[in-house]
Amino acid sequence: MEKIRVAIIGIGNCASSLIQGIYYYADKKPEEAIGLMHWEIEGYKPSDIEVVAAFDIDARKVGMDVNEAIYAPPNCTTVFCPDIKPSGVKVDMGCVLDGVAPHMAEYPENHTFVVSDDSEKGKEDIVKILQDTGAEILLNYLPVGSEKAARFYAECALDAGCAYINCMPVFIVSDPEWSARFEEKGIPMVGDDIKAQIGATITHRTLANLFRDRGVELERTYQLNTGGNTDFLNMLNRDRLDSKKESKTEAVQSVLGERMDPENIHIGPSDYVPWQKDNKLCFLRMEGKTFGDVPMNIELRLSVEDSPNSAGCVIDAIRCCKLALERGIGGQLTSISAYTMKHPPEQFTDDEAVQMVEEFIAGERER
Ligand SMILES: O=P(O)(O)OC[C@H]1O[C@@H](O)[C@H](O)[C@@H](O)[C@@H]1O
Repeated sequence: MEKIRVAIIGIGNCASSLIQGIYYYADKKPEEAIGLMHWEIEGYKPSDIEVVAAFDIDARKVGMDVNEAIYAPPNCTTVFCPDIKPSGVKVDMGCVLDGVAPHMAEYPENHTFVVSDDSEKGKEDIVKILQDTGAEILLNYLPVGSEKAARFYAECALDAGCAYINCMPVFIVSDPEWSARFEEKGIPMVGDDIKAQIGATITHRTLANLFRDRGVELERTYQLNTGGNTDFLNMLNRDRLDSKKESKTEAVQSVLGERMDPENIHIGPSDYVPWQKDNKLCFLRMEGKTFGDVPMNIELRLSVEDSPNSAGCVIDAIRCCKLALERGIGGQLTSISAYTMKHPPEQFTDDEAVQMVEEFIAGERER
C-alpha cells in the first residue's frame, strides 16, 4: 500500500500518541487491534501513515529525531509503544508567532519552556520542507490560542499543496472563506478542534441528545475539565480560550435544537492540576425536568488519558483525508469533520456523522 505522507506541527502529547499508534498497530492482526474505529480505510491501515516532517519550537525537541522527541519533556502521556527506532526525520524549528503563552516560562521544572535558538522558519522555508519531503497532509497540533500561527501554517499548506487537518480550536476549516481557497486549489481540509474518541464533548453531546429524544428539557448544565498536561497549563491563560469555549459549547448546544440561555450552560477547561499529567477528568452535571415538570439530574465523572483519546480520531481523519486527495476533492470534508471534530463546518448528530463517514469511505458521498 502507498504510504500517507504526513507533516506534523507540534510534537507534544497528541503527536506522541499518534506516532506510537502507527508503530503499535503495525504488527497487530486485525482481530487483535483494540481501540480503533476502523482497522482499514479503503486498504489503509494505521501503519500506512508515515511522518515525513515535523515542526516544534521547544529547545528540548528541535533537532531531535521525531521518534525520540515524542518521549521528551514536557510530554507526559502514557507510553504504550516504547523503543521506537529513529525515523531519520529531524524535528525542524518552526515559526513561533503566538504559539507560546507568555506564562509558560514561569512553571515548574518539567514544564520550563525554552524556545529553541535555531532560527525561526519563514513561510518559504516551511513550504520548501513540505514540498521536498513530499508531505501530502499537514497536521496542526498547535496550542489553544495560537490564532496567528494556525493561520500561518494553513497558508503554508495552501502554498505547498498540502491537505490541512486542524486539530485545535482556531476556526479555519469551518470558515467558508478559507474553505473556498482550499477548494479552489483542490486541497482537502478536516477540522476544527479534535473531538476525542470517548471524550468530554461526545459524552456530553450523547447525553444531551438523550434528553432531547426523551422529551426532557435540559435546563442547566456544566462541563468542568481538569488535567496536568501542557494543554491545560497553556489554558490557564484565559485570554487564549475564546475559541476553545465557543467550540466546546457550540458542540453541545447544536444537539439541543433550541439554544440554551448562556447563563445556564458552562463548558470549558477549568484547572491545571500538574500531578494529573495527561489524565483528563471531566465533571458533568445536567439538570432537567421530566414528566409532570418533575426535576432530575445526572452527575458524571469521566477519566481518560487525553492524547491517545485524540489519536484514535486523528488516525481516521488522516486516512479519510488521503481518500479525498486520491479522489481530487478539495475544501471542507463535511463527514469526517463532523465525526472527529468539535467545530466542523456543519454539525450533525454523532449517529448521523458515523453513517456519513461510512458513505464517504464507500465513495457514496463526495465529502
Ligand atoms: O474530550 P473532548 O472534549 O472531546 O476534547 C478532547 C481533545 O480536545 C483538544 O482540544 C485537546 O487538545 C486534545 O488533547 C483532546 O483530546
